[in-house]
Amino acid sequence: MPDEQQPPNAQSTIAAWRAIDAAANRAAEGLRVVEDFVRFGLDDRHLTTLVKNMRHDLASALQQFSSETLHSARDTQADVGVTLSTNGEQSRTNLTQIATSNLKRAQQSLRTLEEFSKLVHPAVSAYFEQLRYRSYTLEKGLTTTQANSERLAGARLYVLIDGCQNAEKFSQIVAELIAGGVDIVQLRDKSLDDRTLLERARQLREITAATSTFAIVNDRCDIAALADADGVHVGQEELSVKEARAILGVGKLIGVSTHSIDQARRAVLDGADYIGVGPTFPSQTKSFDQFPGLDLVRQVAGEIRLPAFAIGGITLENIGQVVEAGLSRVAVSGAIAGANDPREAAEAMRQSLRGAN
Ligand SMILES: Cc1ncc(COP(=O)(O)OP(=O)(O)O)c(N)n1
Ligand SMILES: Cc1ncsc1CCOP(=O)(O)O
Ligand SMILES: [Mg+2]
Repeated sequence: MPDEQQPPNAQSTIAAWRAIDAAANRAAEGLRVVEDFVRFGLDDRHLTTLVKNMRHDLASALQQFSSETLHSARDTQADVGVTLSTNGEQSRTNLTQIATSNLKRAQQSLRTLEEFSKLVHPAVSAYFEQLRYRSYTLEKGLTTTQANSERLAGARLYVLIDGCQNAEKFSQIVAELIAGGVDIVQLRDKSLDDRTLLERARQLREITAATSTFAIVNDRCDIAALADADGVHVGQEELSVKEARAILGVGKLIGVSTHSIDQARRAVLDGADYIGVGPTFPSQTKSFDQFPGLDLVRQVAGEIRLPAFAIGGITLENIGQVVEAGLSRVAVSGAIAGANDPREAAEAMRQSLRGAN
């Protein structure tokens, strides 16, 4: 009979149960630390719910094992690993490091659970594998939320402009927006030919390069890449985050439009760097049949910490309602780009976002 068909001997079985017992504790502990990070560190209700559900599902899978068997196999005093620790385990310099190292610890433990349970309780192994994959998705949402909360911490006012009548006028408005305190400028022009669009994108890149204002291209990853823009903004029917990332590479910003809380949650787990949330109010720039409105702004503000920009018909008159609904970031076109004095309009809007959380 080949080796793999022989049942494990008693010694192997005890070793497997000991490994499972230790990994079960490590996985649960690791997930608890991650949950406390997303809850108290990020204050993110969506990610907190995901980790809590994972902990719950882990506990259910572990219930398939008899606790009597686990405890009888346990022999902490004789465990040669108890007193071994690396320098890395002892040093933690920030909250993110605590979260990521504990998530890794949970993932490794899930792998141990998956492998060793194949020996003593094969039916349950696949649950651990599923949990491990869920943890990878969670890791993506957690790390992009944390990184972009920092990277876009100061980004409040986002303005969408078209390519203007000519290059000179375009340069002029970009310069005025920067002077007015605009944090992100998006080139959104659906009618320019590709060569002119690329020219404008390059202009935007050049003018913003020495400033803290980000340059984003709407829809077109190819143009964004060629112009070396800071990123691209994609809608629900356009390239996915994964596809946009494949073109632009890591480090570039990928924004996603969201029109429901489910789309917003999905965008977080897909690894979007920020989301657009709307349409909030009727817009002169684009027409819509449906308005998730301030209800969606409230929902997103209540559970998501990835930078979120309310968009659609936002003006100096109604921006206070957006802030009151919980978002302190807005994306605006008409009320600023169409104003007689875009710089002044931007300054006024920037001012009304200043005190907001
Ligand atoms: C910041 C921001 N949010 C939302 C949108 C809208 O994108 P999309 O839904 O793809 O629609 P178009 O802009 O392509 O017409 C955006 N552009 N920017
Ligand atoms: C592109 C887009 N997507 C949702 S609203 C909108 C237009 C935003 O422009 P405005 O601020 O003029 O309503
Ligand atoms: Mg689009």
